[in-house]
Amino acid sequence: MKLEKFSFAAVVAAVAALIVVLPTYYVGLLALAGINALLCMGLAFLLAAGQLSLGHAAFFGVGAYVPAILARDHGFAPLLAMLLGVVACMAMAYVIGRITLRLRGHYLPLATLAWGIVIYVCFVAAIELTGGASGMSDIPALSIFGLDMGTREMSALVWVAVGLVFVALCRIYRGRLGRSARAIKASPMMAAAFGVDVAAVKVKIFVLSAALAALAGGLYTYYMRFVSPSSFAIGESFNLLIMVVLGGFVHPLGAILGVLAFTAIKLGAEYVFANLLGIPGQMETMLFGAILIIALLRWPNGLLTWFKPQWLSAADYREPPAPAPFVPGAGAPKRVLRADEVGKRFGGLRALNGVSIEVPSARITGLIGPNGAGKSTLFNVMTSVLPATEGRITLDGEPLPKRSCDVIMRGVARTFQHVQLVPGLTVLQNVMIGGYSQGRAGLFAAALGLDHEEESALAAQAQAALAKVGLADVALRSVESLPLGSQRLVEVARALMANPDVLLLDEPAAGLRGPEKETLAALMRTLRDERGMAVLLVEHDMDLVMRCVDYLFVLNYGALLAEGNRNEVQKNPAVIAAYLGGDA
Ligand SMILES: Nc1ncnc2c1ncn2[C@@H]1O[C@H](COP(=O)(O)OP(=O)(O)OP(=O)(O)O)[C@@H](O)[C@H]1O
Repeated sequence: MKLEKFSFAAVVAAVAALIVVLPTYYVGLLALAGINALLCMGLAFLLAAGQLSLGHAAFFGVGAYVPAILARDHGFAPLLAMLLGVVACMAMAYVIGRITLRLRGHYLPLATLAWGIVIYVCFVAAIELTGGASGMSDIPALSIFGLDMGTREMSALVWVAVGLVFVALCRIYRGRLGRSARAIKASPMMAAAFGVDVAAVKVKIFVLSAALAALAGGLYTYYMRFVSPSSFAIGESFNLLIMVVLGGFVHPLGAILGVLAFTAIKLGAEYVFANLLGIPGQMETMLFGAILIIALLRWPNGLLTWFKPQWLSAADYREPPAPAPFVPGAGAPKRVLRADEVGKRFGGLRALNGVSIEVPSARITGLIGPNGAGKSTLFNVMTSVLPATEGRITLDGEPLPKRSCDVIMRGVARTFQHVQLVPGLTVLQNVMIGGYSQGRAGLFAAALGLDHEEESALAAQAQAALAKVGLADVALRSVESLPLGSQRLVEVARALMANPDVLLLDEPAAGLRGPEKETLAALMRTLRDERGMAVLLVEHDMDLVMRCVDYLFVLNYGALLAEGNRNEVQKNPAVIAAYLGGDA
């Protein structure tokens, strides 16, 4: 049984039983844990995409205050008021996301921290609207089909919401959006190279997590029927972060585990410190600090450390999927990627100076040169990862798109000099990232499970791409468990997933053993001969280069030193002196 179905059934059964049999006090605790689980699942998805929000309690607060004000003071139906709270939060998150998610490094957490503080101050200061520090009481009860929701009913409703959100998020994590989120966290540059519009995906995930926080806020309002600013202070944002880190954020299950562990530790510590040791005050805070440090050091994936990656990331596949049949691209369009008089400066350093090269279809083009010659810079300029300072990059005579996420749509795929895979995902899932531009499934399709067909087709293609690089039998292994050479081949398979007409390989043979190099060389020839692919190979392994390439460009100090076929270049005195070694 799939992990999420099993977890779902187990949690539903356990929670239903607990809600029926437990005393009201504990049922209330369960409701609060469920509300925190909703908050943490949204926050965890944000963290999975590499975004850190220190002000998430603010969305929780807005989601709580909007229905409180609308239902109590303006006579709105409670459910409608709650819905409007969610919409308001999503709109706020969209605006904040558009502004702050472009920030990098420490700026995003600081911006969200500032947002959390501002909203908290507004809750306290807007006395007319919110009741100020004393809060709002007498909030009407939620009533569904004429049934007034008491503690047990609210607790059941909260956990129904947790169950539905959990299932939807499991699907989203595993699908196209989830993979792109994980890719963004691992390397925004790599994600963009496979067609992910990084800024748009970040905003989408931020809005989703704000919507979940607002939903939690609405449920909190109708459960407590009282709201005050202290529930949404900055300290609450930090508690939520502790729960998420404790549970782990590579799967929605981590958020639920984190909340349950946090609640159990908090209650246990309160009991031990206050009742057994007679120590007053919030001593459990210190305990949380210690637990968090230990957890971060020993279990970077939190409580999810004990779950295998294939359970968490590819639960559909207990066995590798059947590979899609290879269709040789007979009549594949003739393409030519050109750099014309390209220059690139980094401040005062001229990394490229008037370089012109051509990468046409049905040819393996080599690009060699000593360390620091400018090969990777040219590679990055030719895939729009870096803008050229001078000159033009064209594909079939048309300028290459300026955003690297649009380049893949034109049939140009690449690998990276330093391996850029997504740790925690299986090999298969990593390769499926390469198919992002071919997919269409969005957030709702994934949440409703409507992306199944598309995902199955992508998985079959990914398995076929893995077979081409000789890694079909490790599809379900965690990618970081592979040796470096195999990881490079996974990168090649990921690039093949995009079904490119032009393939740029940046030092693919570094770390490969003899047989693996043979596989790579044979693959490049197959792609050239059967698919008519244009291949650009940047490589230091001269043996591989001289066996494979049809035409060579040699760079030195950012300028073209020589070009020609293998024999011409091998005999060129300038190349021998500068690079191949020996006397000119
Ligand atoms: N982002 C950057 N900022 C500043 N300088 C850079 C940057 N990227 C590359 N350089 C410089 O540009 C020059 C060319 O570097 P590049 O990495 O393109 O060389 P390379 O031929 O790929 O070398 P290697 O074979 O060692 O990878 C080097 O002097 C390098 O230090």
